[in-house]
Amino acid sequence: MIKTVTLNKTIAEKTILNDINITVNQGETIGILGPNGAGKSTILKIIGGLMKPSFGHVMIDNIPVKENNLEIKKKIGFLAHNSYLYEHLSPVENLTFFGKLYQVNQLEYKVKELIREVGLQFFMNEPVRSFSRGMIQRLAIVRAIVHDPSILILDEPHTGLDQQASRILNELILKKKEQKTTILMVTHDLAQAIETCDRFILMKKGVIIDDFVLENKNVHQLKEIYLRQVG
Ligand SMILES: Nc1ncnc2c1ncn2[C@@H]1O[C@H](COP(=O)(O)OP(=O)(O)OP(=O)(O)O)[C@@H](O)[C@H]1O
Repeated sequence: MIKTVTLNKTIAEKTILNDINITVNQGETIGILGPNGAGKSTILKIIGGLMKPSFGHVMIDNIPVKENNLEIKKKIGFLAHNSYLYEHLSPVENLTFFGKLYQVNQLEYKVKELIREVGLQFFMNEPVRSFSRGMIQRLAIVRAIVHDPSILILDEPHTGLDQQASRILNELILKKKEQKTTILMVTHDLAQAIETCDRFILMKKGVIIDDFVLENKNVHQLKEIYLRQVG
């Protein structure tokens, strides 16, 4: 379970987050929506331990999130704007590097299976620097899950992806959802959000303005709720 308790973030006297209280149960898939600058990425970074709050705290499975806590890091897979991949290394080398950091069992087998799952088997020994944006994103997502995290944090994962790469990404997210992975996804793409998420958090100017469940996959309903409140 993830719990944010009165999270506040101020940068250069500007309020970025204002009293964010969210409780996320294991296995929930949540889309965090809102206009540019609402504070969506900042929430993800604080939950993922990449940024400190100015006030308040985050608990994951009753453990406080602090920087460099390996126990917490093992629970989280983070797909950020930056791929965190080494361009001069191949998919196999990149995944092996991250897998070793997290002490993953049967790593050699796992790495090949993940690469196959995202359709990069013919490029597994090619340096990442020669890859297209879609190929990098496919590899970045498996980099984020190589250690089987129980929480997956995705910051605008569909941005710049072609249809095929988006489909592969959604299939992977849905597979993780079936395995009861908790998923938090920031996105501007409501059609992609409805494909995978059941619960939605709307943000505006650093505040949560709505938090609701939509299980019917009706993108028109989601758009209507979004436009009514966020505009
Ligand atoms: N390191 C920083 N220094 C200064 N301001 C920052 C920093 N990080 C974020 N901000 C500001 O905080 C606000 C919220 O940023 P954040 O990236 O969380 O928004 P967002 O909702 O994810 O937006 P977007 O949809 O554009 O990615 C923005 O006004 C941004 O300019």
